[in-house]
Amino acid sequence: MSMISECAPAKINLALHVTGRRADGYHLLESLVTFTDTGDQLSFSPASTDGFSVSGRFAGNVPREGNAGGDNLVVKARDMLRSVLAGAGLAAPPVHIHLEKNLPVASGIGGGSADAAATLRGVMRLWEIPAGAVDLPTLALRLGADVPMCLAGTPLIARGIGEAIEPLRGLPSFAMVLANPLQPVSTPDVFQALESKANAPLSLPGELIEAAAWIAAIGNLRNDLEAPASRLVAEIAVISGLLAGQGATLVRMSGSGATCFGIFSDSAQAKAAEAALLSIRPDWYFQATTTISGAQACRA
Ligand SMILES: C[C@@](CO)(OP(=O)(O)O)[C@H](O)COP(=O)(O)OP(=O)(O)OC[C@H]1O[C@@H](n2ccc(N)nc2=O)[C@H](O)[C@@H]1O
Ligand SMILES: Nc1ncnc2c1ncn2[C@@H]1O[C@H](COP(=O)(O)OP(=O)(O)O)[C@@H](O)[C@H]1O
Repeated sequence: MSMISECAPAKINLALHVTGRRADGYHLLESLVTFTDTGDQLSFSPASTDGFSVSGRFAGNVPREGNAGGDNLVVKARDMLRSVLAGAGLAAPPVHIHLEKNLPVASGIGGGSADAAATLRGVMRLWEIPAGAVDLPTLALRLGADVPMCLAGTPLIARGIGEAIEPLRGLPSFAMVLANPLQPVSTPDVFQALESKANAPLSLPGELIEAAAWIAAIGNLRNDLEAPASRLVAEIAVISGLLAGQGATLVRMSGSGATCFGIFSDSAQAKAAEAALLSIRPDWYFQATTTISGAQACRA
């Protein structure tokens, strides 16, 4: 088997309502999630020993411990899947994994979770494991609350701690700019700073067809983590203001931040906003992108 490629798109929490807390401290969420058509890129090649290499703009921010990759979620995903396969008597030979890290790290767009999900998909293909042989969503949840949704990779509503996934038909594609002040944010710190843990659930009108109606409905929803994250990172308010200043019809923070997204009327407007924002703050991250509609894979 020759080299296999998988892409790991950014996860966008178009809305994120925190509705309660479990006994173990994890928060109960209701989140409207979509994915971009670009992101990190991974490749998987047969090798004589396991290997892990990283390139790309954010390679330096990726955790690595020695050549094997240490506590990187890519390496954890490979090793966890291998041990499950060993229990079932299935072969999982050595693999070299290369990660092109294009997404900012610890930024609320689930790059690490997307890399873990792409690794599960990639090594399953490389090792030619039949789809039903492993319970991948359960394995994914052991890697992180966001990994099952990244494995699903389609527009969805996530509930529970993120693992109860309901695919969402009809969500349109949006032209978007992702904006990040390159201040990593710790997800546990943001949850801890959240004052009210029991907030109103997510609710969408039944009949939404036009993109404008979807944007209006999403505008009525919230990200409950935006206020606590903004108290921890002052630049979140600044970068939201910059997106709004470029004419975004909706601006919100994704996940636990600090990445904010702006929805624009079309890709040309998003590209123009990206260029304008980069000229204002060349040291920050601005990326024009498009979100998927339906179960569309991103470009590998
Ligand atoms: C907030 C969200 C929204 O999609 O996204 P990100 O900001 O990470 O992208 C996710 O819930 C993050 O999922 P993920 O980043 O996989 O979280 P995990 O590694 O499982 O958990 C990290 C820590 O976050 C807190 N945590 C996470 C998920 C959750 N539903 N409740 C929590 O309280 C816990 O303190 C946990 O120890
Ligand atoms: N492949 C990876 N890419 C990014 N972060 C990783 C990766 N593997 C492990 N991590 C760790 O996971 C944490 C969360 O990263 P990430 O998924 O980028 O952010 P978020 O959970 O805010 O969306 C980081 O603090 C980082 O140390």
